[in-house]
Amino acid sequence: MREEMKIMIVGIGGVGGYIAGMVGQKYKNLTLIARGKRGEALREHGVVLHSDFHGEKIVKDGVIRECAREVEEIQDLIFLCVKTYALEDVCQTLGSCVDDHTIIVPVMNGADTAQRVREYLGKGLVVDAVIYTTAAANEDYSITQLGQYTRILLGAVREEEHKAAKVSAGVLGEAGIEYEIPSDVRQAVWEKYIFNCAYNVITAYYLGNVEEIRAYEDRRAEFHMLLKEALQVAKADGVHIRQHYMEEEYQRFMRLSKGSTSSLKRDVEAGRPSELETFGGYLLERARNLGVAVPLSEQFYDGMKEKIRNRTD
Ligand SMILES: NC(=O)C1=CN([C@@H]2O[C@H](COP(=O)(O)OP(=O)(O)OC[C@H]3O[C@@H](n4cnc5c(N)ncnc54)[C@H](OP(=O)(O)O)[C@@H]3O)[C@@H](O)[C@H]2O)C=CC1
Ligand SMILES: CC(C)(CO)C(=O)C(=O)O
Repeated sequence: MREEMKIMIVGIGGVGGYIAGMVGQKYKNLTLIARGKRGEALREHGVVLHSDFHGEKIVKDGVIRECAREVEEIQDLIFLCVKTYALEDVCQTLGSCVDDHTIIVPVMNGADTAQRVREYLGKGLVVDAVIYTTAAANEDYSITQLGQYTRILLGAVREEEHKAAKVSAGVLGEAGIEYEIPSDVRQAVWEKYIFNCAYNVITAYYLGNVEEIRAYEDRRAEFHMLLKEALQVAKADGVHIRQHYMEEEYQRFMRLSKGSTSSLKRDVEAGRPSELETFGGYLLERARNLGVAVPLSEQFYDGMKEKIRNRTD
């Protein structure tokens, strides 16, 4: 019975909090990994989700643990919802809750995230996933999901893992979360990643919301070029990208509602660790290995590193 599945969510920030708030309505065998004050708040008030899309949700059934190392029961399904820079550390804590049948779904950004999980864990069924949403944790550790749209795309190339993607999708669907199983999950992952490589990087570089990027012709042109360079890397890597991707994603950028920005911009602005290595470093490394020139992405990456260094000095 799916409802009896042991489900664990690691990282109860924007994405993990959204998934916990929804999945917890339906699945009671839930373990949430949240540290320090966040863990205390969740123990006291439960997961409190304010969602534009689904309304107000509270989940009080979850068992809260500081670290996955405290969990001795093998889990059926684990959602990893941490930032990409924390992925390796988190995977090292999962040993006692994963066996060969455990499904692990990193609901995170990045082009190589699921592959990294496979390499770090060496066991379990790892699913590639991408989430389209805007969600963030508040100061009181409640979670706000903005806008009338949230969707998770899941899949895997290997047959066994693709079946695991379908099981995970079933769980999400029963919890009221919209999902899709695309025919080419690598395409889905890269199509989001290419956008992130342009949008997250440019908003963080100028520390601006979308309207502050769109207002200047040169910034619009830079956005377009960053998109194009990342697209060229994807193509050189053998990823199939839909035909009118550039035009459609540029139009999406032009239509994003005022005030929209990226997680990278929010993190850099707040002086927190960031996913720059995911949106800049990894792209540059792939470009170098594949012999693709990405001069503007390089310029933005170097500029961002410099800015981050200056802010922390
Ligand atoms: N938020 C969004 O709208 C979107 C996010 N994404 C992607 O989803 C991923 C998650 O992002 P998001 O939810 O925004 O990130 P958040 O920073 O909001 O949440 C991450 C959570 O992980 C926790 N965490 C980190 N390390 C550990 C650990 N070792 N053990 C337990 N908890 C840990 C953090 O807790 P602590 O405070 O203790 O560090 C934090 O609560 C990222 O890859 C992001 O790019 C993709 C699309 C949209
Ligand atoms: C696409 C976008 C900008 C949506 O929030 C995102 O993935 C991020 O902020 O990291």
